[in-house]
Amino acid sequence: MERLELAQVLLCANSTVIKGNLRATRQFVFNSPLKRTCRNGSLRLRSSLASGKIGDGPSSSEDDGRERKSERALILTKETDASGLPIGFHLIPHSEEETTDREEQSERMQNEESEDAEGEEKAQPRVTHNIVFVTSEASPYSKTGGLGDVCGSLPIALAARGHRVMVVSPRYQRGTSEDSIYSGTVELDQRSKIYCFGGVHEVGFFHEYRKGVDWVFVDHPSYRRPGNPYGDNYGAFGDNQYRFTLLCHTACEAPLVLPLGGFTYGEKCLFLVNDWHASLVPVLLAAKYRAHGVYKDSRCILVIHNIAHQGVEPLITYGNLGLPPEWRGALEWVFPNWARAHALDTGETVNFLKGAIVTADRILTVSKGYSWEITTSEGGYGLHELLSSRKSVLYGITNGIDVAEWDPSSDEHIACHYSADDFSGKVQCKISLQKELGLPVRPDCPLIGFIGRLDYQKGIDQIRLAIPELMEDDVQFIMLGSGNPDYEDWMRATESTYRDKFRGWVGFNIPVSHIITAGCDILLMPSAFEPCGLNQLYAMRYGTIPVVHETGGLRDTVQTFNPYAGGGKGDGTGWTFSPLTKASMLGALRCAMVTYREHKSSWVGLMRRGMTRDSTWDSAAAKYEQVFEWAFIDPPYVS
Ligand SMILES: Nc1ncnc2c1ncn2[C@@H]1O[C@H](COP(=O)(O)OP(=O)(O)O[C@H]2O[C@H](CO)[C@@H](O)[C@H](O)[C@H]2O)[C@@H](O)[C@H]1O
Repeated sequence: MERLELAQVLLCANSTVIKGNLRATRQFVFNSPLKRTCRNGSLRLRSSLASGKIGDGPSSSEDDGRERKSERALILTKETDASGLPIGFHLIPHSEEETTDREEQSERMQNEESEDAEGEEKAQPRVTHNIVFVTSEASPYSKTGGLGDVCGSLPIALAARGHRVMVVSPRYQRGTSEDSIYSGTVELDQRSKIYCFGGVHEVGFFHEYRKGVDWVFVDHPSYRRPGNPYGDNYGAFGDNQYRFTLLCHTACEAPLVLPLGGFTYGEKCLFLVNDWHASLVPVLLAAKYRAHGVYKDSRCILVIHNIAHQGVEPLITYGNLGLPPEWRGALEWVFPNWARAHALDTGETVNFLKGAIVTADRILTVSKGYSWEITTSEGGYGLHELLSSRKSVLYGITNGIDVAEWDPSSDEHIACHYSADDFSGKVQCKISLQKELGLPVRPDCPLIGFIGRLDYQKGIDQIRLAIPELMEDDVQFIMLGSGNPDYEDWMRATESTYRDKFRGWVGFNIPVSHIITAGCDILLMPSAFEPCGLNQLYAMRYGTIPVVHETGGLRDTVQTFNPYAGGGKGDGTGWTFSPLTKASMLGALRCAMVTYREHKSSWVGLMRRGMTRDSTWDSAAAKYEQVFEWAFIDPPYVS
């Protein structure tokens, strides 16, 4: 009863508050028995009331000491009874700060889009959002590759710019000491029931507020098993569709039900969904929530880190996804004849990534080059025509890197610190790496490195082809990677063939990746395709010269050395090669090795330019904000 009265008070104060609550409550009608609806509905109402309003509650509370970021708040403080239940609120007038000068904002962001703006100090945005990242991995909690890096660092950069940012990801429990990475998280007093796969699945939430970001981890038995987020020694997990369907449903609930720091994120939030694992979110927003009046003011941006993985399963699984039957077309995907397994294969599937491409408000990729490549038949992995049809809302923004984690002047993993002003520590790193791996300690011998997933994408086949010829040169080569067992076996065999020149470290080891990045002279990336690539960015920051296949983000970020530019001083940060053949790759490597041996001042110039280029997230984050702005100018793409 008390709660109802409270609702009435808030109704008088601001009608949108209650409207939001009712919407959130009504959402439970979908897919659930009425009894449960009422019970969960009142729970929802309570947590919504705790937040004061759905949609744009204050970014912080006094409870956890966070700074108040906006004057938008309706509630200054909340009163609670002895049990902790909210019984009253002090309201403050609604401020007008949301009315921003869009023209001025847009003009500023347009300017930032210009390449010339790189490196300049960026102003903080005047419009801030409640942003919800949905991702299968986020470093340092979970990482198998670049997705983890981006979702571990971009949220922090956006939070530093004034946004309220939540990251929703599974709470993987492998049963090893690595689980201690979650030791800073606390279990929230909230459980949600998810309706999919023919039943009700209860999920819990863990939370950690770190570096200005609400890290939210979904707890469910299917995330508790040995292996990495997607599979183990026996291959990919067979229930990945189920695990990531759960993630998507839960991520849609999180902004409505979790009173983080005392306040929910609410309905007026911006979802940033990453790759296929999170791709059901925009479909759910359109089909499940908006159809019932919830999330009408939200927007959703799909970020494609790798289009080769799309979340494809047989069409018959559609019925498991917790979506209305009439939305099947959004996910349905029929493979062309040539891609079918056998004569009886009809090629009919559900394709999660396709679902997001046709329902998201905006589509982002991680470099400009890749945003074009995925609209071509060579790079679109079958989705190029769909992506071309949405070209007007498709953008490419080159990833930034975490410059605090990847900093040779303070990196805790490397033998000796150095910087663009004093390179002397780099040779110590090289010597230490050679010693550590039992290679002949030869500071003058060019040392080439490779770090990455052992996957077709990374061009391992080219390295395999080139190694016998390359090993004839005076050179050392170190590879770190894990993945395809064939490639792993090849690395071990190659190490025993070339004991004095080649080392293959099979495994996933983050400290070793730092040590190799610092200790090598050259980093080789012969990727068949590369949406952005982070290792070349890390390499340049460490004065290690990238030699890369001219594709995607590699072409966008590495500029081939030109000794004649700049009045003979030289320009460029590495070497790019094309086409992707053994001959062109060896040609580029030999150019790099000759420059290393015979043109020391050119080499130093290359190192210095790489180390001082701007790879921070700040310039990329400003470009993301431009896209946010555009997404909110238009109505939701599917309403
Ligand atoms: N064995 C190992 N041990 C330790 N660390 C290892 C490792 N193997 C890989 N890593 C690390 O994993 C990350 C790989 O990032 P990349 O961007 O190069 O590739 P990935 O293909 O995973 O990412 C996808 O998403 C990112 C992010 O958008 C895009 O840059 C990229 O092009 C796209 O393919 C780096 O931090 C690297 O150091």
